[in-house]
Amino acid sequence: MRTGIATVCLSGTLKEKMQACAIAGFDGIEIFEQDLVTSPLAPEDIRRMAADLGLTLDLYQPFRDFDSVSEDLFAANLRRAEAKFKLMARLGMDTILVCSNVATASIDSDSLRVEQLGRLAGLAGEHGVRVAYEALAWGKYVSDYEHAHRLVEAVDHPNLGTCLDSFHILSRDWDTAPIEAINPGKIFFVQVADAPKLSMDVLSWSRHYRVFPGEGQFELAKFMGHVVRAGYTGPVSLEVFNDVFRQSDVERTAVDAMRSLIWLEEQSAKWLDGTSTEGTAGSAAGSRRRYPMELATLPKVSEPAGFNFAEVKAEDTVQLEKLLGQLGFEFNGRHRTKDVQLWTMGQARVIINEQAASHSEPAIAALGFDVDSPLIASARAQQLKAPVVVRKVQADEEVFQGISAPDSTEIFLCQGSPDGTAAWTAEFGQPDESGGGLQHSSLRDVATPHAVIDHVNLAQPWQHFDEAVLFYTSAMALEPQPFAEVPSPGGLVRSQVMQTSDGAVRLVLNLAPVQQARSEVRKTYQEHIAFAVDDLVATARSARDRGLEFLQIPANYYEDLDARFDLEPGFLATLKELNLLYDRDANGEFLHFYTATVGSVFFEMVERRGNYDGYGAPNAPVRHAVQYDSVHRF
Ligand SMILES: O=C(O)c1ccc(O)c(O)c1
Ligand SMILES: [Mg+2]
Repeated sequence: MRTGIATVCLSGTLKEKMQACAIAGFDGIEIFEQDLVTSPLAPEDIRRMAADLGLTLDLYQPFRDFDSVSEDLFAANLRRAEAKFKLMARLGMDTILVCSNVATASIDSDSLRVEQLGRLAGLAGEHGVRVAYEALAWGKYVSDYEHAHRLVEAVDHPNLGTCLDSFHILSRDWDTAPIEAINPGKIFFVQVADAPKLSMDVLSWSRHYRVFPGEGQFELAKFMGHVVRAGYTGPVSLEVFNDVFRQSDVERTAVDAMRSLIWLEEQSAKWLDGTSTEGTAGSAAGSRRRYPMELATLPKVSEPAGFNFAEVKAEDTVQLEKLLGQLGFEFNGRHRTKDVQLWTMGQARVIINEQAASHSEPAIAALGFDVDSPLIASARAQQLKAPVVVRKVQADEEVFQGISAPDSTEIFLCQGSPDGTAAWTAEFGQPDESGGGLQHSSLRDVATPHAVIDHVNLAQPWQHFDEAVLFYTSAMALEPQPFAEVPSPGGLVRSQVMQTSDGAVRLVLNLAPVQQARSEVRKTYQEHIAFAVDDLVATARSARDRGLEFLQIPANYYEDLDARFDLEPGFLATLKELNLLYDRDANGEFLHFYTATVGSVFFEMVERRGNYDGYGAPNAPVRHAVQYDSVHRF
């Protein structure tokens, strides 16, 4: 697949954009007119720079409001077009995008459009230019790709073809199957963009909310599958108008963009294999190879089987040790060679890492996922341009394959074991060794509850939120769930759950308002690790007896709870007494509580009853409000 990207996707000057595209590995770019008009570079310089960077200049765009106009306006439009054709000769470009008229269209006549597009194609032919006609979703008379293509067919000129843009097609819910019937020689260009499903006017949706493939909700693999089956072989080019990307770091956005195309390529191949009429997978892949566009695939990963561990970094570990001990975690000793401690409760493993002096206050630093093959998962992530994390290990220690997530959380790919144990824990010493944390052995008479890491909640800087969704989707095989918006005193927090189909791994990505850096985000919107236990009330009682500081839930909450659920009075009193939160839906019940925060981390204990699959979303605003209050009280 030939990869491309429109300069409008990125921040910076044209020069910076081109450089970032080359670094990210794109084959070519679309030059957006604004970027050229505002550039100090002469067209010849741009041409030379692109050649030197190894980028092809695939599309000049957009040329607006050409068709469906009166004759005198049409004459002016042709003159305007000819000026652009001459400019394109200087740039060494041969394809221009002409979008359907939205503003000056006054005559609704297909025969007039055929005549006017025909005359444009004739002029383009004289200049060696190809015109790719695109139906904008909000075009006045032409808003449907099949309509645009019928006009192209009727003109029947070698210099006129169609531009297919996934946004204009999928935002309007047009059927994509008819793409297959289009003569591939007449598809002059293909643009791809994803988007969240929003109910708003389509122009605003398109201009501000497009995202890279895999970051939204459009069925892009299917769209691309039809394009491939049509026999198209030209560039597949990202055209993403997005307010966040346009002000984010250009090189980073270009890499995010490239990741989305690599992923889309794989997903398209999968879609083609899955819809092949020829029985077995082997012959399905064979049938995909019948199409002229070659689609690269990636090392395969299946969803992770569970969390292997969570790691919290802290310079001063006293508070963390105290908190974990109070929750009922056992100290499992220090590492043989590193300055790290292991704390466990059942199969929930927490590492306290004291090595990272750069983190002055406790913060979530790393997560371990159990995968089938760490080697394959790591190869896949690296092909998806995930940065590798290297940690020093001694010869006899387990080597973890690590990658860095967009918010810089380190993700370690661990070899899962069927019984839920982890071989690396043998590298940790005895619980009673000197220097190891809290002396709480007297509390061991309380049987250690069965526990697992239930979910981890990470605060995301606003400029990396969509990138994070694509990262966990493409590299870690997590599924994005419909996002929620949680009111907090500091603003609306967008909450995106990414999880495996069985819920064994659940990540909650929270997009906090306003703050810039992750460290700032974390101050107000803290992050947490949640552990699931079998008996939350018993866990809470033991924790209280050990002196745990619970997040204090307001009395109003319990009145509201009673109004909504009509709870048994004794049960309601227990919830209130222990600062427990409660939720119930058709699938089951959810009990949970939160600890006070140390640094930017707090812990949550949960109990899932029945098949409850959520996170107590109705309780999230209460937590945010209480935490906000505790941060801003001083
Ligand atoms: O929003 C627009 O005007 C616009 C312009 C050119 C395109 O290719 C497009 O998809 C949208
Ligand atoms: Mg477009």
